[in-house]
Amino acid sequence: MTPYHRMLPSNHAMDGGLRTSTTGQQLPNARTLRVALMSDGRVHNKRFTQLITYLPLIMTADTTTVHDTINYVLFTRTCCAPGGELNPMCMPIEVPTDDLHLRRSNVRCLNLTRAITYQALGCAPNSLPPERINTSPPLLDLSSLYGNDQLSVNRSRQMRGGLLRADVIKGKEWPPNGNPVCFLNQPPRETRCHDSGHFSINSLVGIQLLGIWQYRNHNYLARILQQINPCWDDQTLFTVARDINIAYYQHIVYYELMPALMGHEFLLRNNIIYNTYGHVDDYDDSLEPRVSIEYVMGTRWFHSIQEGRLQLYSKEGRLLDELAMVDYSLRPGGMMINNTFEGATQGSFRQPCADVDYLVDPDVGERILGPLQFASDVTASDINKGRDMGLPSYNKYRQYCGLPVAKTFDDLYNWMPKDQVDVLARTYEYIDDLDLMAGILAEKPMHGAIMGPTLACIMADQLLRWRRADRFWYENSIHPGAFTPDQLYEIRKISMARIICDHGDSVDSVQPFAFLLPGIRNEIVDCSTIPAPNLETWRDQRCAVNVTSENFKPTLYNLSDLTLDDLTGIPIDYNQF
Ligand code: HEM
Repeated sequence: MTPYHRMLPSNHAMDGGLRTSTTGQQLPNARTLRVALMSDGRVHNKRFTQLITYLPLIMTADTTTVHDTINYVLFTRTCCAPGGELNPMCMPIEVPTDDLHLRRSNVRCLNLTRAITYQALGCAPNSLPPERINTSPPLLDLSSLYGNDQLSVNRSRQMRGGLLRADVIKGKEWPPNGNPVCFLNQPPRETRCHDSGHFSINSLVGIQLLGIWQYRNHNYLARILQQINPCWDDQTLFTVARDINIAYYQHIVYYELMPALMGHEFLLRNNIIYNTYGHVDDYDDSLEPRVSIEYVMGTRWFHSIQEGRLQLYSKEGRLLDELAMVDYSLRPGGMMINNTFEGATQGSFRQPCADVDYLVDPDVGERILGPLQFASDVTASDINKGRDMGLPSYNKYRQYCGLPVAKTFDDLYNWMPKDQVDVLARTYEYIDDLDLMAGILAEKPMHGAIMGPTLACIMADQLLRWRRADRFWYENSIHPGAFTPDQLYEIRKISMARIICDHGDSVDSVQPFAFLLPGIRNEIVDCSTIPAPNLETWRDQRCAVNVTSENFKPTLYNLSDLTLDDLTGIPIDYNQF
């Protein structure tokens, strides 16, 4: 268990309660604010695929914790019952009678609980500001796949050939069946529930897809390594396959996903990525390996670009069906019938994500928990949870990020559309009361990016911490298991498209930049043309067996065809966005 990092000291009410206004009053109702700022609606983005939301989800499952959500979904379901608001764990959200979307329903309250803190468990005195507990290892280390502790890691292993345990169905590997968490499966047809090192592989649709691909990738790597190095034992094969799997993930996040989200130049300027073929030794032992609470609260912004519909496509790109994505959380059994997994795999790189347009998909805004709760509004929760965490006001973060501090609501016109500023001015009494989440949701995207400057600053702060506080970061040369320059060169060829080609169900073609919709300069091509790392560079001369790369690798790629841009980022002009 680790505490979260704080970019700024907390600002709770005197009694450790939710942040209040500058005059000590309650802040505006989170549901009223959400609906005024971002109504329900469904408009598709014109550049980005669903994958742009799926990979950040894996990062969330990897580095933060879900016990607070589990608490109000399963154990504390009574915050809206008479007297519920008196429960110190509760912070229900009132739904006004004139609510734009729920006025004709009888829903007048949304169940929500406060975070479980060190104080709530009696581990810290109440005189200290309440701090939430993180049960996940906070670095980008795929604990979402391998597990949070040694026991879980060992349980998921075959203890042979470096492999993870797996069932083979339709020629593809899946984690073994037998996890009890999939209580939204609908038996008798839906029985599958994957038992990997971490339950999250069964959780949201995006994690189910990417998690399975990463699971398969581990075994794929272990098998190739064993062919090249037959003298390696199980532990060596497992460790090296895991290191490469994590390196692929870190590389795709930093050099493919983040440039698409925040712009290549922004990342280079802030030393989050580097234009180099060599190692980057920027490990800083004074930095604590933690996730900032601002990152976890701020990246809830992705809910606003989350599509509610899960479109299923054929291999030929024909739309086959559309399902409500929120009905498939904790229900991998449903994904495994009627070719849903295959269709969703094709959809992951063909279906657009939702647009950045001050709308929330109706399923995300009204029934995010699917059958688990009649009504719930994740974006209103996002606002309330920020107050529960005692996040200081939006203006304080602007100051932290070196952005001009708004003295009046009029100052926001440079940064937000007029309609959004007008809503904020109508809803809040003082500019310094503005919630961080409200500001982030209202901001216009930065030039060349999908998000505004305050969220970009919060994410950049965390991206720097993740790489610099991690002694085992894949680009680092100063640790015993560090990759050689040749191995690093190979790792830098990996892409989201390659992962989908190698591990997606029924995929034989994909566009090279899978986070971007297929189209001109990003046409769908045969998988054999997508660059792949050559694992020959892991050959251990001590094994001295004559195995050639042709034995295990279907295609060899011509490195001289690759430019530096291919290896370090996406040479695409995001300014059109
Ligand atoms: C259909 C897709 C999604 C569903 C059903 C979903 C559902 C949820 C729910 C129910 C919560 C808990 C809300 C609360 O307790 O207040 C949550 C929190 C969160 N979600 Fe999502 N979400 C989705 C997509 C995403 C995406 C694409 C991201 C991208 C980063 C994301 C990031 C987060 C984060 C960072 C949190 C907070 C976690 C924490 O408090 O530690 N979600 N989500």
